[in-house]
Amino acid sequence: MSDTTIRADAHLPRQGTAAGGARPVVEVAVGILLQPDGRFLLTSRPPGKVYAGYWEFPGGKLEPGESVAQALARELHEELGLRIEPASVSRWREQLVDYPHALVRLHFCRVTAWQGALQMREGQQAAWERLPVRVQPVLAGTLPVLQWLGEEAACDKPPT
Ligand SMILES: Nc1nc2c([nH]c(=O)n2[C@@H]2O[C@H](COP(=O)(O)OP(=O)(O)OP(=O)(O)O)[C@@H](O)[C@H]2O)c(=O)[nH]1
Repeated sequence: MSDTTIRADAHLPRQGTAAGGARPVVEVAVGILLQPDGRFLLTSRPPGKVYAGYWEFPGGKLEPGESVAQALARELHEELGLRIEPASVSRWREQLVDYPHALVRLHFCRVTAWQGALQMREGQQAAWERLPVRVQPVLAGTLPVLQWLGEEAACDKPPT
């Protein structure tokens, strides 16, 4: 777990903070679908959703009783028509993000195998990207992943 909470759009008021109560944390499963050549899948947030048009890794909120892997498998199927096996999912990192609309804990998972052809079932767009990404704007809670992937790629390079 990263020990820093990202505060997105810090100038905007926070929803759900009335009466001084603790803000509930929304658990979110996020998939980093990696091709053998290093490309990864980004999708745009569908019209009508908060931060519509921003690019993110595919995924969504956990439903009651679901594990991260189960939620990810359900979301990838619902949103993109892809099937993944639990064995091809590995939990990677977590990040807490304080958005005006919600406080979310992102559970990032690496996914190396899937079945099916991409279907844009929610009117979103998809792009197989490598660093630096061409698509813009990228969601605040997605940016750290790009940094982590960049750090990994730098570590994998042989010394010059
Ligand atoms: N899937 C995904 N969500 C992310 C990423 N980064 C990030 O901050 N999030 C946040 O995690 C939450 C994902 O929830 P979601 O997409 O299922 O739900 P939503 O808020 O759009 O609402 P809804 O599905 O209830 O209509 C959103 O608040 C979104 O801003 C990311 O890379 N992928």
